[in-house]
Amino acid sequence: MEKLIEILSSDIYIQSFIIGLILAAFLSKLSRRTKLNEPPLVYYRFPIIGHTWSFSKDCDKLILESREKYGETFSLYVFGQIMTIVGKETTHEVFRKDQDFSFREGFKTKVPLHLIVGDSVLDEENFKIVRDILGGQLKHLISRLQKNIIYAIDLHIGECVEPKVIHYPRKTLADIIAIPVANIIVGEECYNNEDMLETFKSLTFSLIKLFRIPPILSFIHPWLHQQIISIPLRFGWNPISNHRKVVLNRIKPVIEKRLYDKKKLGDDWVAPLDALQRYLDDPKVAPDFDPNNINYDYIVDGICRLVFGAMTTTSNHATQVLYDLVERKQQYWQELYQEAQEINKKCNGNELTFDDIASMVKLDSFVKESLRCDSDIVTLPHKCISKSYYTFANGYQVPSGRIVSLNYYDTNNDEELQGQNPTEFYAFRHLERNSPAIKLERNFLKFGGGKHACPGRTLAVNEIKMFIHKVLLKYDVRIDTKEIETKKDVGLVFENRKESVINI
Ligand code: HEM
Repeated sequence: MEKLIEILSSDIYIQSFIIGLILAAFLSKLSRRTKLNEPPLVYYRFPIIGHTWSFSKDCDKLILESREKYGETFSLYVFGQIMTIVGKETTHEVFRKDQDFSFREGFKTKVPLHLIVGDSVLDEENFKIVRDILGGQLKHLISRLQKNIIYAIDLHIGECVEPKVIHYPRKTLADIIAIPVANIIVGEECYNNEDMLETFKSLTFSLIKLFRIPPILSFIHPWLHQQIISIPLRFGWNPISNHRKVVLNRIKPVIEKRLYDKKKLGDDWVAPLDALQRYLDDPKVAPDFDPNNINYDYIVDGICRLVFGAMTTTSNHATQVLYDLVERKQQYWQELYQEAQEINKKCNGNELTFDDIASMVKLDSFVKESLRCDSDIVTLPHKCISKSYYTFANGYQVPSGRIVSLNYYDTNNDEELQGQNPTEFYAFRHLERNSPAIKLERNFLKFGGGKHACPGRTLAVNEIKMFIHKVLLKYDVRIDTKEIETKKDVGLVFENRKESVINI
């Protein structure tokens, strides 16, 4: 390797060749811009580098300034690629035109999940599974969810007769959320094993850290970066092979038992309600229900993909809602506590029903505002998959293959869309509009939009609401002031409420 570097740095011909190659790639990419009525390319000073530095270091400033100067649709040159940014007028056009823009394809350019967890058929399959079980059947799962949330709070926060500091709330929330999510994905029989729960907590991180490598080679061509980072994967290395093993070992005996019971009991057999069973119901995956003929790889990949989509999103947002609540305690805690207490009284100590959770309207609005305010400025890269180019309603055109990202800031800070003081956290703005957290609207983009909007949002919102409801009733929570100066995610102090109204 050292020898190679020595040759490269000493040989003037090789150096000139490499520089020539970079320039040729760069010029050829720019020359492709001229044929279409493209959105304005924001001015940049340094060729090749383009906006890469400011996009990575101070994205908010870059986007705000560009928006002001160039209007709601403009392009940036980042890591060797032109990327188009669209604002509030065009965001929903991108969501709606699913034949022309694909988030799945855009995401693949950042994280090539298809090389790690199976083929893309699973995208569609998982979408249906989540939509059917978690949208359509969630009512039947509320009791299980609730038991598991209570059990998880008890396990990971527990009785706090004396004040108890949770130093890493984000980690504790991942511990808590893993339990109900695993229950619904892999089922009652095997979710509560230590190694399975560990997989639910850490799989996303194992995947993401691989793709934190800065795409330096994209300056020559994004394709080159893709090829280089995927070499180990193509040779069979898999960053989540340990997680795949855990899932396989745990689900195999469960599948065998389910197939055996189904054969033995016939029509009397009641199919469990979870994602695992949905894979087994598919004749392509489990032909003739023969235990020796199951496509285990497919099921394991499907489960790993679901864990990736469901876990970190939900646990991080649950943490954010809790922080928002504790930070705005003076303003909102008492009012939300009263709502929780009224609903608790109505239940008479029994389990919450789906309707009880729906009646937590103030909490719902609080959760929605927390989700709205916790958005990246630019996100959801969609790849243009039109045949050769796409023409937006505003007349601008982008070529096929272009990444189009959405300027969430533009929607989130628009007074017409959000009401008064859009930059401020106002918990009841959605209640006043009678707009529940799972509702997709022009002014709320957290769950995406159109045909591919997040199918797991009902589960996520219900889980977060159930969790916060229990916390409100059981604990008093405050910021651990000792940690404010030292950490980004400060610790939280939990203490049993003096007049605690529930026993969990
Ligand atoms: C607060 C938590 C969550 C947030 C913020 C979130 C957000 C999103 C977003 C923005 C998308 C892309 C939508 C689009 O393309 O327009 C998405 C897709 C998806 N989400 Fe979620 N999600 C959450 C929780 C969940 C949960 C709990 C599950 C499953 C149990 C889930 C499963 C999925 C799936 C399968 C897709 C892919 C849809 C497709 O490609 O067609 N999500 N989510």
